[in-house]
Amino acid sequence: MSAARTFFVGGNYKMNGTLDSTKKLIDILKSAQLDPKAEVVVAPPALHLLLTKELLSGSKIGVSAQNAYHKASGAFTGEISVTQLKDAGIPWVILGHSERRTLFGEKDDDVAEKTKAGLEQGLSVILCVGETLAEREKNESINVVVRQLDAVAKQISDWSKIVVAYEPVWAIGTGKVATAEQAQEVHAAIRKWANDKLGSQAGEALRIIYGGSVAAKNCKELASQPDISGFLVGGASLKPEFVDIVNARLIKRRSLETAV
Ligand SMILES: O=C[C@H](O)COP(=O)(O)O
Repeated sequence: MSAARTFFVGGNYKMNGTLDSTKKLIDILKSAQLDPKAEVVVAPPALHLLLTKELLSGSKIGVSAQNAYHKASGAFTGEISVTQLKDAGIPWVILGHSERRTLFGEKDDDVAEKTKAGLEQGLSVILCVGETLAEREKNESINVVVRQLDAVAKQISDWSKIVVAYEPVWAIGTGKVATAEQAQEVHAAIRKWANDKLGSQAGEALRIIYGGSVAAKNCKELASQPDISGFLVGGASLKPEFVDIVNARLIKRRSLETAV
């Protein structure tokens, strides 16, 4: 079942890097031997999107924005719109990242509205959900992600261009990765939600990726969980170890191929 879902690894550079350091990162990726079965997308700051797109032309690696506004144009100082992303040939956008939700006050309905607008422009969306530490301690993790997903499901019915990123807020940038069991438990709950809400075909096809302190040393165990179809990587996407994360499933697959 999970074999049908293409393994997806996103690199979220957040507000990091210079034109020069971004170029160096892309050079590393372009010259690396990446798992040919993995889909890789990098999300540089908005200012570096077009450079990144140009540097990656001719490669299979995709480019994503880290956020976008749902209105097409107008007096929204500092924003870029999903329409402008489409116009610039940027095919992906990350929406609902916890840093947008907690630091910039984005609510579930805002994220839903942006997701709807992004899909209407033909963009693919990396939709982030996840609970805070306080919510986990109150045993609310699954309720929180279901609430966040329900808000989007009220506005859209076709989830085929969405990758859901489960990112527990307490694991982001902290070095405190969710155990494979903790992550799988929430991913399985999201899968159940998707099967119930979208039907089993769309539910089983939905890619649910994990984010939160993913590194070369922990990615293989996480990648072997049945409902984890990849990663959204922050800090480690700025380092050469991102290549090892992209290749998390490659070594296992190669050893299985040699065994038969
Ligand atoms: O978008 C990526 C996540 O926020 C994870 O960040 P991190 O890998 O630095 O913990």
